[in-house]
Amino acid sequence: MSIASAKQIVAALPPLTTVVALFVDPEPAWVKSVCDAVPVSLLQFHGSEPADFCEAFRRPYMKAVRVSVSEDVLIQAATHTLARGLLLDSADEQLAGGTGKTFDWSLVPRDLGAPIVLAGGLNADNVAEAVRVVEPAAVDVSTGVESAPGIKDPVKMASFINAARAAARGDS
Ligand SMILES: O=C(O)c1ccccc1N[C@@H]1O[C@H](COP(=O)(O)O)[C@@H](O)[C@H]1O
Repeated sequence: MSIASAKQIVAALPPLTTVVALFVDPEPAWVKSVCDAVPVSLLQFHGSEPADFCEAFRRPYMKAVRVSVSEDVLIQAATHTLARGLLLDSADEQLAGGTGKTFDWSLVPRDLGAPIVLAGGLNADNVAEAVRVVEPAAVDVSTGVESAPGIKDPVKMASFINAARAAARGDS
């Protein structure tokens, strides 16, 4: 996405919306250009960025972890101590994210000490179970609320949010 497109999208958002800028192993200059031009609330690093890289921009950030084994999560939690949260996503050999695939939620360690954002293949049909099993601080979704690749569907988004909120409230 270009900076111009990002600015356009952000300008149309309602007040108090958290603006997340997602990067996968970016050049530092690109992150700086985005942060200088767009009112970003939170950086999401979705590649193999080490902690010192993530911290260099002096912005709140989340570190994504592609989970294959529990140790993946423990290592990233131990190294990215200043992250506002760990975003747990599915591992994939081809894609950095946006895979539409779930991972084995039993691999998520308990009492991690950092807020967990659960991602990976969530949709309106499975998010309630995901919330019950993992008890994350938040959930994230991309392909599960799309009508076609890259096209978000407002009806699917509303269903997803309703299902996630109901589960968080403990509604059966
Ligand atoms: O959505 C993308 O295209 C994307 C590309 C590269 C890295 C991450 C990406 N999205 C993030 O991936 C996870 C899970 O997505 P999905 O629900 O399984 O499609 C989520 O955190 C997105 O923010």
